[in-house]
Amino acid sequence: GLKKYKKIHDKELKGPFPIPILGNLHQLGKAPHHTLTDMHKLYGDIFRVHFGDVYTVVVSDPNLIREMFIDNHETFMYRPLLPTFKFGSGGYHGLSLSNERWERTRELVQNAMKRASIKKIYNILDDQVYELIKSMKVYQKSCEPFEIHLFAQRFTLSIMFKYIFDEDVSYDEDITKGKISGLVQPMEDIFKSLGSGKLGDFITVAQPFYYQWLKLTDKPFSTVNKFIHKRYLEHLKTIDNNNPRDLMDILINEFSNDKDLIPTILQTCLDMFLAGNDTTAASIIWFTLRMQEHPEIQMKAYNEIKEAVGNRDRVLLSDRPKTPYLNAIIKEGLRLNPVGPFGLPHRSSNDIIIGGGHYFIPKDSQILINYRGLGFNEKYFENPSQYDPSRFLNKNNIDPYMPFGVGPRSCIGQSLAADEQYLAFSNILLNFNLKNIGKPVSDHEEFGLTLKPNKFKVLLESR
Ligand code: HEM
Repeated sequence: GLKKYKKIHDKELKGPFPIPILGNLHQLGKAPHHTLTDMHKLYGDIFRVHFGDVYTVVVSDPNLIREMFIDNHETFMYRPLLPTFKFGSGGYHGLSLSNERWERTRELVQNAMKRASIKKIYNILDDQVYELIKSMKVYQKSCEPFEIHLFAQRFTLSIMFKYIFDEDVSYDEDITKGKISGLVQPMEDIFKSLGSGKLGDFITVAQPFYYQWLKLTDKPFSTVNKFIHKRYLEHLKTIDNNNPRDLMDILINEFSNDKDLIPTILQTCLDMFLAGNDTTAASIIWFTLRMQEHPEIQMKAYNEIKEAVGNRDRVLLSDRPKTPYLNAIIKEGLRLNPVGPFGLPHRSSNDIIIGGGHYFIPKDSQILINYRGLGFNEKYFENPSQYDPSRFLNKNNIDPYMPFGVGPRSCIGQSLAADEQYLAFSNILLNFNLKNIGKPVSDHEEFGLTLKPNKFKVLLESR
């Protein structure tokens, strides 16, 4: 309340004038990532908005982002606790939202990922890419227009299932039924609700009512929570402490002798599951959209891949150094359409001045990186609304590219995500020519925690 109208510091951030209670929430509109990007033009690379009672700092400059999340990690490492998150996690926190136990959990998951990635992940990825291409071939052969959305989700879900629960998803399973579909919809609902900045998250006075409302309406969280809990009980029965099969086993080994830590196990599995699916799937969907839109770019990438693999019928991760143009396509996709428009929020745990003495950030601010604002920052990216992978062939442009955040709290799944994208994109291009179905495809997206285009179809031609 108070802070909204009083001058708080000589170097306080600029920003739009707030109204009572809502602050600036009423100005955000249906596409906050666009609105806030416009505000960067008015107020600069870092500014403040009032999300109800939450003093929020929005930043879109790579140097400031590094100064905050690398140089001043201690100040910015924690997350704010928003009611949607609090409720969704049943009051417990795994990796992505935790504060007090974050360092230990992070280290553990990071080690688990390192170990798993050497032995197993590569095989999992290889199998799943094969399955993806196989199911696309059915559409190619029948000349039926192909909609990538569910297939992209099945691809990432199968990888995460195997990785977290050591569980296979049957490929004969109809993806519109069965265990995947039962999760896809609740997960989409969760992402929509988390991303939409519900008023109750930001307005302190509304919170007690808001909790009641969440309890009554937010079924999807309990569906997903039950799902994880069931797997936990099964794992407890079958675990061999000397041979962890998956991430859940590793977490059980580490945490389960302390009863208070069991929620951390469950919640961390859930976090990885939620963070690892929709993000990567969305990037595959965007890729498909851009390829059918830009046949000349697709052709250039195809020629490069074909040359790299020679007579092989599969692209491997080890081909990556030979495909700079495809590597640039991966970067350009996340620049133009960041799949997590604001990543996850951070919180300042003390007052601090950054930017060479220019910008004062008060304690307990919510900090958002505006990934769209970053990708559209004209200081770094010329003609930002144009899709042009070749901009990343110029080394200078790699520096401001940071779609996974930076510093110790950046995305823990970034190399897995990059591997998944590489293998999916390259093998799709090697096998198919993605063609427009005869009318332009809209790249309109609905705002949520992850951004993907509305459903569309493409034609698959054999290469
Ligand atoms: C293209 C795909 C992806 C993108 C663009 C992405 C982006 C991000 C971003 C921006 C953050 C917030 C970083 C910060 O707070 O500064 C984040 C956090 C996180 N991501 Fe990803 N991510 C992707 C895929 C994945 C995958 C595949 C996994 C799991 C295997 C994953 C797991 C996580 C987790 C657990 C966190 C929270 C880390 C923490 O709080 O310590 N992400 N991601």
